[in-house]
Amino acid sequence: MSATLIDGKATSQKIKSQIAVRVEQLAQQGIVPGLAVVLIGDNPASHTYVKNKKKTCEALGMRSDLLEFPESFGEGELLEVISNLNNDPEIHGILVQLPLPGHIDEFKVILAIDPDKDVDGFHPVSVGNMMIGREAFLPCTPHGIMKLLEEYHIDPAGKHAVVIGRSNIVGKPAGQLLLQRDATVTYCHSRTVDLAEYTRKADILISAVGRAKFLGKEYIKPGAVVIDVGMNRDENGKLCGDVDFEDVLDTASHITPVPGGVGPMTIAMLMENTLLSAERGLTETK
Ligand SMILES: Nc1nc2c(c(=O)[nH]1)N[C@@H](CN(C=O)c1ccc(C(=O)N[C@@H](CCC(=O)O)C(=O)O)cc1)CN2
Ligand SMILES: [Mg+2]
Repeated sequence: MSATLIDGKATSQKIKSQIAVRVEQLAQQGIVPGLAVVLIGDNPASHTYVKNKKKTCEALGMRSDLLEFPESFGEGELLEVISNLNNDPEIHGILVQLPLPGHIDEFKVILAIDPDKDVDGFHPVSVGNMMIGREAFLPCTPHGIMKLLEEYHIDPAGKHAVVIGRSNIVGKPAGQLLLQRDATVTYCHSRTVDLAEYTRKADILISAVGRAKFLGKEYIKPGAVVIDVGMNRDENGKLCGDVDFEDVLDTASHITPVPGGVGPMTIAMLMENTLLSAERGLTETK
């Protein structure tokens, strides 16, 4: 039997429509959620992503300021930009597009963002709050994965979830959020010996490896839910995930496509975090 397609594009549209309604309600109180997106350098993929973020903000009635700087932009200058955004009452969310050029310390930059405006959920305060299950801006890609599972009525409780990848922005938080939903979580990574030994025991498999069509059916437990976070190019330059989609279709029960799976959810969750930040400001000033 062929796996059910987990449609991130449709799910993200649904979430964005709900966000638009809440944005309109805020507008009646004179508040427009504002997102500042900071982009340094010429990475073409980053340019595409930030343009998409700006376009989505505007489509939902939110304000979006795109601040673009050359590759040579200094770390001190960037910290000053962030400080100004921290103090701007019309900006509810600040996002610095990653990766940053090598001469800029990513951690220092993330640390400079006011945690109340950390809509990426990368600041150590956000990460700490997420870890202990307190209210926090959740990182957009892992949060998007959890929303997809919810939309398709896949309850992680009691399931064995295997996460391949241990980055701070996807792998680690994805495992934590699954743990909070009572999954038993195993992390695998580049030094894992006999990866298939683990992945074949996964009821839910999250792959954030970054290798085109790396996971074939021999890695998949029959009936598994497969979430593909990979964003790679195949031998023909076509966008593809970590999973060999066609090969695993008859083994998995559910699968996310690339494109159209996790990616669109990342943007939707960013919009939700920005809206939440604006709504939160309203409650706090009442
Ligand atoms: N500050 C941040 N930097 C980065 C993040 C992030 O969440 N915050 N994540 C990634 C890039 N990213 C958003 O920034 C992102 C990547 C991909 C997509 C997406 O919608 N992908 C589409 C396909 C797009 C294409 O055709 O190229 C899909 O999967 O359908 C959204 C967001 C690293 N940096
Ligand atoms: Mg700070």
